[in-house]
Amino acid sequence: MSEVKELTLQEVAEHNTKKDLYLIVNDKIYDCTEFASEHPGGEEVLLDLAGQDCTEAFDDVGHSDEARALLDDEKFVGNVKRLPGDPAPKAQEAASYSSSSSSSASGFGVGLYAVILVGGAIAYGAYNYLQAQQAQQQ
Ligand code: HEM
Repeated sequence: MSEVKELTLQEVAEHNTKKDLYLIVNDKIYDCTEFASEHPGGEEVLLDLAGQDCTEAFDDVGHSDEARALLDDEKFVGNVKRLPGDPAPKAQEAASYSSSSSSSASGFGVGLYAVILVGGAIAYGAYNYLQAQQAQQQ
């Protein structure tokens, strides 16, 4: 059995032209050079993402099972070899997105408390100041 090839993101990124077009879907690398001109969604979109991870774009379009079936042995080049510091696979990135947005939501909560506290302090100060002014006038 022949071993499955492994390419780093940097190596895949070199295949980013019309004549040499690799795409990554679900951490698998596909040679779409021949297919690009036949793509029902147009050659341009594939060229835009050439050499990159297009898992998200591929899923967003809602490709049919037939489209998924086209990602077969004929196009398959190998698996992505992720090095330390490389971005996470797109599918997992979506998950970390939600956790980072929830942490920014709690950051907003702390900010809100600060606004209420500072606002309250200013209002209290202004109230005291006006009281003092009124006392002076009497
Ligand atoms: C990577 C391999 C890809 C394959 C094998 C592929 C295959 C196909 C196939 C077979 C269709 C016809 C409709 C269907 O069966 O779902 C299609 C449509 C389409 N594809 Fe892809 N696609 C790929 C990547 C992409 C990417 C990265 C995009 C980026 C946005 C994209 C955008 C579209 C669009 C917009 C359509 C709809 C065209 C229309 O209905 O007028 N495709 N694709």
